[in-house]
Amino acid sequence: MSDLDVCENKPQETNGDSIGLDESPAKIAKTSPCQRDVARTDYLAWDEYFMAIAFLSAKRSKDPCTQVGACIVNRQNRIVGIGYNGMPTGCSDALFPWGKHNRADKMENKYLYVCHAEMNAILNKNASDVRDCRIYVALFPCNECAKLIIQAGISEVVYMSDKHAHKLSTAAAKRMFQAASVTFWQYVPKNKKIVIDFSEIDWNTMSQMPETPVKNGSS
Ligand SMILES: O=c1ccn([C@H]2C[C@H](O)[C@@H](COP(=O)(O)O)O2)c(=O)[nH]1
Ligand SMILES: [Zn+2]
Repeated sequence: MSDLDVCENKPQETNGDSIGLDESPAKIAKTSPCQRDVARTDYLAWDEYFMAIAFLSAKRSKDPCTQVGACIVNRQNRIVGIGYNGMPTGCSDALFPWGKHNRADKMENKYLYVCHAEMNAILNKNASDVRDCRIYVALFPCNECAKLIIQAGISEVVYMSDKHAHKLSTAAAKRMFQAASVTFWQYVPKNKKIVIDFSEIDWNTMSQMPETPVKNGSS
């Protein structure tokens, strides 16, 4: 790790001196981030941020095999919808099947019931429409989701996994996207890891913030 990589939000040990203008970059990098007056450079890029949000929402999925998340973003980089694959409202995750190989009872297969992440993200939209938006998805959309994406007016698909590329449903989706001029491209992550480690957060400092909300508290 180089000196300039020391950019964690955890304050580093300092001797209490303020940073002088003539300090070396290496010395500045070793001081607490809160003592610096230059903007961070290791913040998340937009694509990284929205794809990470798609993956975070996928963590809500109960599907034991494939967890898919989707995040719809408008031209102003505002999120207008988020979703993940899950059973329809009222269809209990505990009662409906999550398996996919039940040949004895074909009614007991998840494919008959699961709402896809893209569908949920479109239906969960918090804007009047999703025209000209981009959708970030963990998995390349199936043909049914492709139809929804096209009909909703989404113009760009950013995906990460193409693990179903061999399937007819993926080929059909790509064919429809091309015909409907919906662009699609595979996101290759810049950072291999994006970690949120709650144990690293300095709660003491946070609780000293004036407007910290207190759940069920009076202040
Ligand atoms: O466009 C898509 C395609 C699939 N999904 C969901 C539906 C299922 O819950 C899984 C796929 O399960 P496999 O076991 O990998 O066949 O992914 C989706 O949300 N969007
Ligand atoms: Zn789908």
